[in-house]
Amino acid sequence: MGKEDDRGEEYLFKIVLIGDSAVGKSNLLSRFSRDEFDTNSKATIGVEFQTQLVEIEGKEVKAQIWDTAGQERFRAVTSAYYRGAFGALIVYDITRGDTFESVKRWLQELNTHCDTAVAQMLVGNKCDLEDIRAVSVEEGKALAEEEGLFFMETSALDATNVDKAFEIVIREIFNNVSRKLLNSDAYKAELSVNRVSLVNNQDGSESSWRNPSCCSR
Ligand SMILES: Nc1nc2c(ncn2[C@@H]2O[C@H](COP(=O)(O)OP(=O)(O)OP(=O)(O)O)[C@@H](O)[C@H]2O)c(=O)[nH]1
Repeated sequence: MGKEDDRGEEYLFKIVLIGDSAVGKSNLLSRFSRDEFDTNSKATIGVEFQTQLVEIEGKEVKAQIWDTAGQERFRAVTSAYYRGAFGALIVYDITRGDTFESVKRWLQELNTHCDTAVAQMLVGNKCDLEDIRAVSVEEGKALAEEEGLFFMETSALDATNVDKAFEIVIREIFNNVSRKLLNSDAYKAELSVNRVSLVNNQDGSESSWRNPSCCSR
């Protein structure tokens, strides 16, 4: 296989972070992409994304992780946020039961805009705050089981399970793509087109990346 063909097998996966305001979405992303945590982080306004390189089975995978505001009034156009997503982390705060109760609503929104094949993980964040825990590990696990999601408790503050959570989702996407689409010439063509789109679009504005299998609405 020539060099050009090898380039055609790079991967770009869009992953979205969703969940109520202040559950820690932005800090999970900054912990994963820059190994940083901000105790005074402000509510996200609009949409941001970061790209992180991960190697899976000797292949370079670019995870483009999108973060938006949990607060309705700061959110950008919903369908554009979900468009082209291969994976999602649905985040709640283990110290706030209301954020756990919102998970079903977030899943409904996700499933309205995305194909069910999107790799999904339920994330109970702030597990460093054991003393003021309001949602048990068992409750988190039970909901994940009921909804068919991966599950993990994380702490963006002390970095517990943060890399692991993202890596499980990225690996699951990789497996989905390998199983369903890797041998499709159309998919490879799509990937090479979108690699160009991304290069032309480094200002954080909406990428024209599209996943042919899902989220095309
Ligand atoms: N103790 C603890 N605090 C955290 C953790 N993750 C985030 N925080 C704090 O929780 C607050 C909200 O974090 P953000 O990352 O801004 O939350 P967000 O979900 O992005 O919020 P929106 O942008 O409003 O949707 C900040 O004060 C963070 O410092 C964590 O794992 N442990």
